[in-house]
Amino acid sequence: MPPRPSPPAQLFPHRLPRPLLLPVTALKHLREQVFLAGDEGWTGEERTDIGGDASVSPTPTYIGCRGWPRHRVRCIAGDADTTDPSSGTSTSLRDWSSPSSENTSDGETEADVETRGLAFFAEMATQAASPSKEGRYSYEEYKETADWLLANTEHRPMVAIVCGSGLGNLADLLKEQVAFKYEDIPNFPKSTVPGHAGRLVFGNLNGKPCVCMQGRFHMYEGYPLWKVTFPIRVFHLIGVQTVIVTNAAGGLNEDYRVGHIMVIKDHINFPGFAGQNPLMGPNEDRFGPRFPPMSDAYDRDLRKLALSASRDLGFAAELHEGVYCGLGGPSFETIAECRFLNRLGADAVGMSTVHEVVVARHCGLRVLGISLITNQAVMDYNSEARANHEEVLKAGRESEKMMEKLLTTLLPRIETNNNVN
Ligand SMILES: O=P(O)(O)O[C@@H]1C[C@H](O)[C@@H](CO)O1
Ligand SMILES: Nc1nc2[nH]cnc2c(=O)[nH]1
Repeated sequence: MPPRPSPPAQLFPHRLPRPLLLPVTALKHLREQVFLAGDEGWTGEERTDIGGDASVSPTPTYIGCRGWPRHRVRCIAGDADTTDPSSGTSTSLRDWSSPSSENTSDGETEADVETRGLAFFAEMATQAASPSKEGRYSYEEYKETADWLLANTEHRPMVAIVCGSGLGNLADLLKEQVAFKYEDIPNFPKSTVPGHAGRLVFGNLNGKPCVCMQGRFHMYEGYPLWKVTFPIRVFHLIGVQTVIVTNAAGGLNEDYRVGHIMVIKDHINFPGFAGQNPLMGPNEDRFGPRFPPMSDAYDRDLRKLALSASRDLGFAAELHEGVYCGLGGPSFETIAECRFLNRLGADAVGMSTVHEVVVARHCGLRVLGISLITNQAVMDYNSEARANHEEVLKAGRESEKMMEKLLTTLLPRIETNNNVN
């Protein structure tokens, strides 16, 4: 029998900081019986017979238990990973794996089983207490991703471009491409929205080293804001200095038409009004201050550059500078909401960007925001128009060339010093 790790005493907290949650699906490969019970009883679905190929729910279901881990853990075994889709963290059960037998008749004593089970819970408790379980990534996790990227490409981008809905092809502009699927990058969330391919593409755009997010993360996908904004801090750690956030947005301003471009002058962070700010929680001083100002969120010089590049390209008639209002989505706005936002001073409305910008400014990145107006917000009760994602993607495709020209012209004009080692 392989030696089993014994649980260091200090790993046992007096009480677990929060309920332990294990996805049932993650346990489906377990070969032996697991009995779990907590002081305060079960939370979530009650299951006491998870094991073998027992019928476990194919959809993620959580079991959990609260309180001091005096659980009856008969055996925890197998070769499965527990992956919490909401946090993206992963706990390997392999370390605690038992021999392949179906029961404890291989010589493993009750005490061995108890020890192994407790060690497992101690590990889970430690994980539960770690920063990434407190609703945020730890600094080390951002760093791990940044170091992984720097080790896997020789590109050292100065500019990061976040591609909005239907604008993912902007990444194709990059020369000498090195691309990574999000699922292959440590700690990276996954894209779930059509029109967001889920690739990080490194390369040079008109001579400027860039990295493109071909697909971003949105609040409405169910991601917490610290996850939505994860890539921004990673960009900062790999030496990026300027972030260009692009998005598809509904035009609220009556002068705006589909295919128009709005250089973002300012934003209204609507979820922020309701306490949904990506900087909520303990401040990570290594990224920035507790109370960052946002009155200079969109860099004045970059805005001027974007406006002059657009004019040079002959886009003056399709060009605006305005206020973007970020909402949670995924439902599009009612007529009353559009009228309300318009009166508030918003020129365009979308479901992204503001969180990325808050985090980018917190860590000192310069920001340029560009909205493509993909639909006109419905403001009239007699209108038959209905906003929909297909029309958003179509408008993106139709204006692709214009956006490409703008970025290609703009990029070489951006002054940057890449001071990463
Ligand atoms: O990622 P962006 O903000 O460009 O995408 C917008 C908002 C929703 O994700 C989608 C609605 O069609 O487009
Ligand atoms: N919230 C919102 N997001 C969009 N993204 C593209 N168009 C729209 C819109 O009309 N409203």
